[in-house]
Amino acid sequence: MIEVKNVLKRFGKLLALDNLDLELKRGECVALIGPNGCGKTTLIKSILGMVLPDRGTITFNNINIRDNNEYRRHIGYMPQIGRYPENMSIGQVIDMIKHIRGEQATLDNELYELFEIEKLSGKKMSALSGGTTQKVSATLAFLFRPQVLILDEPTAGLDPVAADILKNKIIDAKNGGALVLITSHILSEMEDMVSDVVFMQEGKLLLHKDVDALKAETKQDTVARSIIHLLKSDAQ
Ligand SMILES: Nc1ncnc2c1ncn2[C@@H]1O[C@H](COP(=O)(O)OP(=O)(O)OP(=O)(O)O)[C@@H](O)[C@H]1O
Repeated sequence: MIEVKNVLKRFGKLLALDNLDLELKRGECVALIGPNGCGKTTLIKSILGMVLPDRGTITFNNINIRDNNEYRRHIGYMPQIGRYPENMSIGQVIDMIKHIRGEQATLDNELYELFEIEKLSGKKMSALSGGTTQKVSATLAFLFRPQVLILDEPTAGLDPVAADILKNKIIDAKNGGALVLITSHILSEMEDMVSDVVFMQEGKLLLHKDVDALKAETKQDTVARSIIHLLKSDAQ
């Protein structure tokens, strides 16, 4: 569904993505993990067309994304920090985005309802807490029932109840056949959600494995312990 081939991206002298290859398929929930600054957000933004790689190709359903903007309609994106027009209310932002998309298809209002956004819809974006902004971002990411969800630290700043609602929503999307790409530094949190793990370091892809293979190979019973096991054995 998404194929990243030999992608290289420099920011000045810094090599943020170093000849990266990655294939992502429908129905997978992929944990994209790695230390701060290893290139996770740069990779996500390259897939979204927000960062232009210096070299390499990215295809979405076999079409090079450079030749086609249309693919973006199929992706729901939840950024690490959502930025919205400060003077608009939540309700105005949601209406504006619905208007821009102009879609007739039935919307997925589940998060809107579970996060009780209606009650807050008159609040200005500038007055929102970080957690409420995250709830708005999550609601928008799922609203148009996208085939692909790209979620950058989705539960950061959410209270435990909201984080649980979002986790269940992610599991439902995966079970419904969507491709979910998710970054988080809290490995334990991804345990029930992910089917595959992609580990990056210094712009390179070090590992791409499904969780059962990963656990079997490392003889560990959780994703978190498997990754820690790998990191420790790498350091020795
Ligand atoms: N627009 C930019 N201009 C210059 N350098 C950048 C830019 N965006 C990212 N970088 C650099 O590229 C490297 C990779 O950054 P990136 O945000 O992709 O890392 P990350 O893995 O998402 O980190 P984190 O876990 O902290 O979110 C970092 O060294 C970062 O400082």
